[in-house]
Amino acid sequence: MLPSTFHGLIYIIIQSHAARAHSQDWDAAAVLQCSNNPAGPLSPLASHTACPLPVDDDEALKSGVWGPWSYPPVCMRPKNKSGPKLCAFTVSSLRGGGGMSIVTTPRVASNLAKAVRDPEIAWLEKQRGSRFMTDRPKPYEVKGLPGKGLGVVAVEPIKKDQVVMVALPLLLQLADTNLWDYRDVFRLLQEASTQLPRREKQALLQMAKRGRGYIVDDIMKTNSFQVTIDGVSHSGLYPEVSRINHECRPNCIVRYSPSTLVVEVVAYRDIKRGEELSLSYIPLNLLSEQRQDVIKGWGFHCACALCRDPEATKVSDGHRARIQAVFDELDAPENRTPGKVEAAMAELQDLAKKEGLAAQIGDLHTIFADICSDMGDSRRAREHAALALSLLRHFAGWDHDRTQLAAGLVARLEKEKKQESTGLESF
Ligand SMILES: C[S@@+](CC[C@H](N)C(=O)[O-])C[C@H]1O[C@@H](n2cnc3c(N)ncnc32)[C@H](O)[C@@H]1O
Repeated sequence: MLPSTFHGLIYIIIQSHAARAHSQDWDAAAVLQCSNNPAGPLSPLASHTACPLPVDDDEALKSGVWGPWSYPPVCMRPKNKSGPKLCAFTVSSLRGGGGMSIVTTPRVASNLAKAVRDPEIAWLEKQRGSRFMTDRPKPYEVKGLPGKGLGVVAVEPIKKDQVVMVALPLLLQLADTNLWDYRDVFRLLQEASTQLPRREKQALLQMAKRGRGYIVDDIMKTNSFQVTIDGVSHSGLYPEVSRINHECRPNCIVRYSPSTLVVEVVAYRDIKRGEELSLSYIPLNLLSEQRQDVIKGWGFHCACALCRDPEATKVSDGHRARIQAVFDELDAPENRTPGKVEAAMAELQDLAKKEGLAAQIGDLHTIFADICSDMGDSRRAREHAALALSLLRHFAGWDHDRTQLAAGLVARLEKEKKQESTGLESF
């Protein structure tokens, strides 16, 4: 989840009078290869992964083409007039479901076009071996909880690794909007919410807020979490996911698929009927003081089970500080020996287990694959990389950026192995 910086400014809503038009088709228009939608085994043709050229407000008026978006984009120039425009794009129905808006640059929007329109995510499901959507009734209910507003509670026992929720975004916003005047950003957020269908607009306005500043900005800062689109950081509002309250030791984690925008909430351990579902809004491995600092930015004081227990917090901080110390020790060249590196990995795995950081062990293996590769231990590097890939596919998501990084590492190490054996043969 994104740490928030609250502007404390009240924005007077200005309804823009952007021309409304019917959704346009971009098949006939010029296209480029989508950077975030590589061809999968079931859609191997380049034409299946083509995206429209980036379109801003002027371009849309000139060409009359702005598909797959339902309306021509509404755009604002950056403060110093150089650099890309920031625009509000809306689809009235995202892959046959509800509407979605995004405030981003025309380039990111064009790379999102395939994900917005493509009703066929079967290739990704085939690759990872499981469906996104399930027909099961929801194993939870959203209800009021003392001191927390609404929350999500299990209505039946939930098994570890069970997919609890599958969600699409309602509103996305480029995370770093410093290039643009904040009033223009608010205008675009307003446009993005106004253009949503009535039901989605109502759902948006019903989200939790802190009651300060411009309402849609407040809603985004209270409820959105960080996702990447085309490798660029965005805040994503997924209404039902955002009803889940924070715990520093959560019982659920979020899995994200950048090529489909699908978010899955997955049980991190067995959950009993009647238990509240929880997510960590912040990285799992922070120390208590760091956690309180980041959570403060969210506008509340964390009083979760871990933070309410000073003894448990002290033990936990000790483990987490030791994790940092092990990494610091690994920086020293004299500690880069196979024995010391493997001992460090074993200690980190033990600490991670004690601290409930299983979701981050994949990243540990990515780091250790790099370390072993640097040390020339290619066999151990390949083993760590393969473990990283399989853990990240499960915990981060099949096509998540962190998983892609591990997949790139596996491919590079395999290539090096082939080159080594070819070299040996020719020798
Ligand atoms: C993303 S929303 C979670 C859902 C929210 N409770 C609702 O009613 O929609 C985040 C807000 O929920 C509340 N919240 C979440 N976790 C909390 C916690 N551990 N302790 C107290 N309040 C919490 C805070 O008000 C926070 O700003």
